[in-house]
Amino acid sequence: MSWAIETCGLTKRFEGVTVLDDVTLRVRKGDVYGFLGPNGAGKTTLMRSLFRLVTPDAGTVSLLEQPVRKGSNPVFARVGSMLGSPAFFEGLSARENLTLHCAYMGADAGRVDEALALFGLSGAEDKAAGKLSLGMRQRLGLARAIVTDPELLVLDEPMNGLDPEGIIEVRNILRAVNEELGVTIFVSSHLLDELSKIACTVGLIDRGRMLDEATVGDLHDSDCTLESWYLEKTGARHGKAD
Ligand SMILES: Nc1ncnc2c1ncn2[C@@H]1O[C@H](COP(=O)(O)OP(=O)(O)OP(=O)(O)O)[C@@H](O)[C@H]1O
Repeated sequence: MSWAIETCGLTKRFEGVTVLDDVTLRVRKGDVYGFLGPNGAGKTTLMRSLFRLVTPDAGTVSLLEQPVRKGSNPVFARVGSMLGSPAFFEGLSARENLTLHCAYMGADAGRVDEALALFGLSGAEDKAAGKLSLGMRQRLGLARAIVTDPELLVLDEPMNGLDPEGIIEVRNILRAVNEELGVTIFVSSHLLDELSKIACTVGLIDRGRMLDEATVGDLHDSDCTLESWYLEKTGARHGKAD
């Protein structure tokens, strides 16, 4: 089995508090993996650890079968990400932001207009990033994540700030890049219904520990909704711990 993401024993403490506790997680190449967990469970910390934006206290990370280490990691050029509210060069236009990103990533800028159009930003290409609405910024962040033609997408709550039409559009785009281009997607969200529409595998983290994994197909076959699975697993954990 080849893994797009593999963490082994990933552990992170902030100010003496363990936020990731020995997390071993594997995302199969080609999968759409939905990453779930209550507020403060450690989802963002794990996603940031993949790129060493957070330095783990213990454990290892591999992306696309390349170990991620301190220092330069050429594999990052093969991965697109949106972690939290995207930051831009606010005075530069949407198009300029993406063009600059391609240059920084060493990627061809030939797909900038296509990526903007895909995320419904045609007509706003020349607008300064700082003048875009929240939802448009989110769309621009997603366009930036895919403009370099990545093999893996890591998206932390990508639906935040999108209107219902935007959510449907982004769902369809994520499905298409997975199904048609074979891009692996690792995505966190609190929108369980939405995740159940795009994810093949789901994993649940709580208080820094992986609780369980399942396939959406298996849940469906056993007449279990993602919501009932989530509530059962997190409820059991809280019942035991509290
Ligand atoms: N830089 C930091 N310094 C101290 N504590 C931090 C830092 N970053 C995160 N934490 C703490 O780590 C824990 C996990 O936070 P994280 O953002 O990873 O959770 P999350 O699962 O993404 O939550 P949410 O669903 O609310 O976004 C929280 O208790 C948070 O307060």
